[in-house]
Amino acid sequence: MAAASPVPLAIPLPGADLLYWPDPDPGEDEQRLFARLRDGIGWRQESITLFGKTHLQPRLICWMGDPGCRYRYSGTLWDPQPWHPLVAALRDRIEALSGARFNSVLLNLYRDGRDGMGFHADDEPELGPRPVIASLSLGAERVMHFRHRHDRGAPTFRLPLAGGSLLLMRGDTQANWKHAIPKRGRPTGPRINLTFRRIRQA
Ligand SMILES: O=C(O)CCC(=O)C(=O)O
Ligand SMILES: [Fe+2]
Repeated sequence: MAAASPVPLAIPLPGADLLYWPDPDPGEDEQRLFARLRDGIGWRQESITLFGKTHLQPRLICWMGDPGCRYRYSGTLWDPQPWHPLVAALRDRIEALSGARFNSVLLNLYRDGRDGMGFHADDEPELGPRPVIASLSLGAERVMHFRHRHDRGAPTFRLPLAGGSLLLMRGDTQANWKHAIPKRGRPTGPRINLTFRRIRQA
């Protein structure tokens, strides 16, 4: 994989460990890949309860992975969808590129700029300490914001995630930083993001 850019960029964010491949070559044309995932995945819009009020999440998602890789969300344990062959092929390529192993993936579809994801860290106990998360972005570019969890004075760090790019988050990234995909006002096309993870199974 990645004949186009075998060497990732190290993103200089103190207390984080971020590697970024602008163009890791997902094995097929990005627009075609985007369309196949948009049309071939069983997307669902879930609700979330915040401060006692239930809202629809501002994005569509699909949880996919090995049998038994359950995912806790909003108090519910979700069983994974079986691997879509296209997603399994992407996983294999990203494993080869990153040297990490993944048994599950959260797919997010941001339909336009009104969809987003609030600040959070991917630090669920089932991911274990210092998790490795590989995040592949397709379609419209969106900006990931990083906010320090302990140092309130640290400025927000903004990392544009180009269509076709891969971001690897490792080490203490989740322990020290929260990340978000803010909504945005200007016209924005759809984007699909796949975050590959390794769940520690009971
Ligand atoms: O869409 C993105 O780039 C981020 C997704 C994310 O943070 C997550 O799924 O945990
Ligand atoms: Fe995340």
